[in-house]
Amino acid sequence: MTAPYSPVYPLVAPGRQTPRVLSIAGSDPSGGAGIQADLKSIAAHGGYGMAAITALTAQNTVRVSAVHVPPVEFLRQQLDAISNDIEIDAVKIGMLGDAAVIDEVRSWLEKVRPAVVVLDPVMVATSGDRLLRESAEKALRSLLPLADLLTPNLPELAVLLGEPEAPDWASALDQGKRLAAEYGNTVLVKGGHLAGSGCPDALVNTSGLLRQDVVEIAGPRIDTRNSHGTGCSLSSALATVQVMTGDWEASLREVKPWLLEALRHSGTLDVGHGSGPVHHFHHQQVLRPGDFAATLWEQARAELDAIHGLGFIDGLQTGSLPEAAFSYYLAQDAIYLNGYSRVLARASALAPTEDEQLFWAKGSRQCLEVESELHRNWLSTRDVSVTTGPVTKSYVDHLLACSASGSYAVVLAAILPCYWLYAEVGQQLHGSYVEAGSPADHAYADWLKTYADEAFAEATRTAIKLTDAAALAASPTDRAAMVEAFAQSCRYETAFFDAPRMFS
Ligand SMILES: Nc1ncnc2c1ncn2[C@@H]1O[C@H](COP(=O)(O)OP(=O)(O)OP(=O)(O)O)[C@@H](O)[C@H]1O
Ligand SMILES: Cc1ncc(CO)c(N)n1
Repeated sequence: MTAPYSPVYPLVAPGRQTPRVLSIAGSDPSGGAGIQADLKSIAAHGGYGMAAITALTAQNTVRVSAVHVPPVEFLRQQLDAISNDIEIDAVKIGMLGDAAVIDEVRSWLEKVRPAVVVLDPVMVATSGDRLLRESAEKALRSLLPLADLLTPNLPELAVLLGEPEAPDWASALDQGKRLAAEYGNTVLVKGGHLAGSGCPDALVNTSGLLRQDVVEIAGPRIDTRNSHGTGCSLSSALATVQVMTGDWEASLREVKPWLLEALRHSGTLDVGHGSGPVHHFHHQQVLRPGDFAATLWEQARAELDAIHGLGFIDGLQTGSLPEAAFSYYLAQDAIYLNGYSRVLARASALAPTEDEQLFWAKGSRQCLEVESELHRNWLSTRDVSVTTGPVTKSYVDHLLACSASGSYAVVLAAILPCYWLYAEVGQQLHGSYVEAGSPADHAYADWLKTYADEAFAEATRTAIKLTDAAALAASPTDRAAMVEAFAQSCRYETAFFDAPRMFS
């Protein structure tokens, strides 16, 4: 038998552009779960969110302290007010509270018959407090056939089947299959309540609606205690995206990565002392001036530690560095500066303003001046090879590749470590030389003195500022490429300082 299965990932979304999605759920005044989470989740996926409130809770990230269920007549009035006026593309059902509320929702669903119904059979909050009376569990089962997708967590799945909670993923899938077969709908089995490094989810349908009975989507487990409202957020996101894709697997494949990032960024919200909310709008975070440079600095700092651990740096500082190693370093630096100068010229060519154009053009010229200074004053008296070393070659090739194929922003990110790390290392080396009383008999005294160059420190500050500004104007894809180009150049900076080790 051929399954009534339509292809995943249609090139053009078949559904509405802005799905009108109704959440029938309880209120969480702390904003992480219930209708508050649903509305954020719906909006985060491009839907228009609506909410009919079944119950009010007094809760925060730690516990639920009170639940108030208003008269069901008032719920009916809310639901009718919406459906009498507005076409509803999808409904997500969350906390229902008691059997009277369930009956009211059932009658309304039977009357209105929304095209997409996702039922999250909420029973217990993350904090462990009950959100559905035990006596209403039977009534809840009567609602299940009216839903297209059920999203129970493992304890809820067990209660719906009247069985003990699944101890592992295989038994959870087995329970999911039995629930799907009993009620004729699709069940999302969620791995959130299991332990282990992975956190899988699986769509289960035994009547041929999916491409196979169990469609599992693997995923990592994010190390966070902020899981308040993940179930609410997931189910309302799925309801919204389903209107656009018409395919549960495609919907889950879109929503799961979003939820993972929402969990990953949850800490930045800093909400509450318990299990905090997820960051629904992590993907729309506004980048402020300085933010991107701060991210880059985190990477650069780790590399700086590696550089300070190198024998070459230690030798320069103490004066014990073999002369051959220092000569090799100088010769490679001269070769490098020639290539680097061309890349700075490329930055100048791409610069959006004349000031920036001039800044990089000056930098490009100065590289050539320093190169000839190296030859005149440092290399002319030394017997060193002029062959381009492998690290020098790779570093310059990386920069040239970025300048050949990258945007202005990416070229700046690739250029920056040479300013930033060199300035930091130089400042540190010069600082410890001065601290030691600027000994004139230090083998590398003359070289260490060149690091006290305020003009270079100022140019480094400008280069950082321009890179940060370019990141603000760049697309997310370009910003990711900037991080990659910067990280690679940082690694080459370390390798460059380490390359003379063969002479030690
Ligand atoms: N630590 C985690 N890392 C990655 N994904 C997670 C994590 N915790 C939960 N999830 C995901 O979150 C979604 C909800 O799963 P969970 O089993 O926690 O539901 P729930 O118990 O109904 O949620 P709630 O906390 O709202 O009650 C699933 O997609 C699950 O895979
Ligand atoms: C209102 C409400 N609905 C659902 C949950 C489950 O996360 C909660 N904590 N609060």
